[in-house]
Amino acid sequence: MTPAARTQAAIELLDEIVAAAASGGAAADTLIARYFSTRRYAGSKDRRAVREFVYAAIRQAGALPVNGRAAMLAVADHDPAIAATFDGSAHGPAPIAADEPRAEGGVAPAWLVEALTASGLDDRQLAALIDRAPLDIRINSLMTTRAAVLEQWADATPTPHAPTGIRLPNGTPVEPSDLYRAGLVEVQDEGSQMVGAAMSAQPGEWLVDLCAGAGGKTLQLAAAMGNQGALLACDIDRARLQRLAPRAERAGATIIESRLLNPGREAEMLADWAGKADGVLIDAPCSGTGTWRRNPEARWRLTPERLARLEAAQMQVLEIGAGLVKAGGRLVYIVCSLLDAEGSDQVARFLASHPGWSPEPVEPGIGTPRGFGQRLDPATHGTDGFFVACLRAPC
Ligand SMILES: C[S@@+](CC[C@H](N)C(=O)[O-])C[C@H]1O[C@@H](n2cnc3c(N)ncnc32)[C@H](O)[C@@H]1O
Repeated sequence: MTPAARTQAAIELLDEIVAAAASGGAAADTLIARYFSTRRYAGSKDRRAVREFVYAAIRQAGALPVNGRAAMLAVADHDPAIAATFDGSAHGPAPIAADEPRAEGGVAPAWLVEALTASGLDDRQLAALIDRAPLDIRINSLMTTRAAVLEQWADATPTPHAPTGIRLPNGTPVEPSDLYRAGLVEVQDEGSQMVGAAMSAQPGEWLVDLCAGAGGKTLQLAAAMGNQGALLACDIDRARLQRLAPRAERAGATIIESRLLNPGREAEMLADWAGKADGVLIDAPCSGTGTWRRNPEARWRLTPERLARLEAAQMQVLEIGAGLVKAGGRLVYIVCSLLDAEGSDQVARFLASHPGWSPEPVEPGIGTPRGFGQRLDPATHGTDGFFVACLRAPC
């Protein structure tokens, strides 16, 4: 592809990404993969370059742009080499006309910047939300040690905080590697490993991972438990939960039972665990403001109405989870968001309406204190953004 054709491809892709963000359609990564699956003429260098352009344009645009061309023009304004590709050549974009619209720059839509600022983030922390994320893996302590994996993986370094984490150069193909296929490692951001560790899972315990998704944290808990005890992994999303079984098999995690829940009937379907769990992990559905480094177009999709629905879902899962915890047991609440509305405010509301429950220090001592919990953010900790709180049930 010529440089101009690459710019045009980025514009076409951005058109699809903008439309999908406006209508709740597929994620940018999915759309990029689909786009190239029907364009075999694009070689690996072309794909990489187009992908880079697309993500540069998404990061640059704080709010949803009018179209892909406006998003790429905003990038071209800062990059003369890209501006030069708007040359009207075959397969390239038309020359830039006077007064063409540009995507608005910024970290996020104004209402979200306001909410994040009110949640205590300064300009440096805000800007880091859309940086590039590192590539972290978690070693599976059921099968190996960090030292052994570091020895086998050139250019790997230990992550600074999580004892099970390893950082790899971006773009390292993890999933095709022998270590991944043998179940020795999983892709998991260091921050996610740190908040998962706040469960302090012990061998022999009975634990519930209420919002298990595809089981990233379930596998971490099973490893911390040394495969001893009982671990129930639940979710209302069949497709996500189905991905857990093959991952568990690969990881040699044998104590996991998966249970698909029907929305609205969760407590009924978990009646056999009511009041029995030593601990419940709630990795709640959230806006994902802490993971914009990986999905920067997510900030175009969030609306105040969607946020309000997520807050209601968070209170609901807190309620369901609390009903499963035995007297004196613990509940760990996590969101990968830095908005107080989803983190510290939710925990404060829960504590106010559940007499006898008390907040506990998050162990190991991670992050920055926020309300009744701790927070991790990309600028301060180099991880994705998370809020985590540990709550103790009355005896
Ligand atoms: C942040 S994701 C979980 C990620 C997962 N724990 C991991 O480490 O990869 C939140 C999950 O909560 C699930 N969820 C939403 N409402 C739920 C409910 N009422 N009961 C159980 N799971 C729910 C969603 O389907 C989603 O998979």
